[in-house]
Amino acid sequence: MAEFTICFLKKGEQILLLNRNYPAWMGAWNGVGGKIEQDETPLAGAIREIKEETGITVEEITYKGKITWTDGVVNYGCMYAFIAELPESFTYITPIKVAEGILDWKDLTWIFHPENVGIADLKHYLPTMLNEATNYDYIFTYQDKQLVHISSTPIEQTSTV
Ligand SMILES: Nc1nc2c([nH]c(=O)n2[C@H]2C[C@H](O)[C@@H](COP(=O)(O)OP(=O)(O)OP(=O)(O)O)O2)c(=O)[nH]1
Repeated sequence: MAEFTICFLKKGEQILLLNRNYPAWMGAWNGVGGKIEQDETPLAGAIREIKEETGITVEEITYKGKITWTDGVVNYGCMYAFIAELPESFTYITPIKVAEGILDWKDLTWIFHPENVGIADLKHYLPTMLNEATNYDYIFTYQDKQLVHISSTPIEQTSTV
C-alpha cells in the first residue's frame, strides 16, 4: 500500500498551499507532501517533502492523523497529515512557481469557502485538525472516483509517527 504525507504550513490565518501540476488532485490546491520512501518514517518524509517542495526547513511539526483510502474492500493507500505553525515573523513571499506547481499563501476563509471548487478534499479533515487537539484515523471510501463515505476514529494522543 502506497504511503504519503500531506503537510500544512500555517502562518496566522493562512496556509501555504500548492496548485498541483500533477495527479493526485492535478489542478487543485492542496498541502505539500509526497510519497514516503522505504525505511523513512512519516515524520522524516514530511520534513523532507516540505524542504523539497518549498525550500523551507521546518523545526516543529505536529502529527495530526492519518487518512486511508479504500474502495470498501481493499485499502489502496494512506497519507499521514502534519501541521507546522510558522511564526508571524517568518517571511516567504508567494506566489512561487516550482516543479510541482504554484505555491501561495491562502486564507483559511478562502480555503473553506463553500463555493471554492478549486481545493483538494482537505475540507473533510483539515478543520478538525486545526481546531481539535484529538487526532483521528480517517477512512475515506471511494467508489467510481467519488468519495462516498468518511469515518473517523480517535487515535491515542501519545501516538507518534
Ligand atoms: N496518491 C494520492 N495522493 C493524494 C490523494 N489525496 C491527497 O491529498 N493526496 C496527496 C498526498 C501527497 O501529498 C500528494 C501526492 O503525492 P505525489 O504523487 O506528488 O508524491 P511524490 O512527489 O512523492 O510522487 P512521485 O514524485 O514519486 O511521483 O497528494 C489521493 O487520493 N491519492
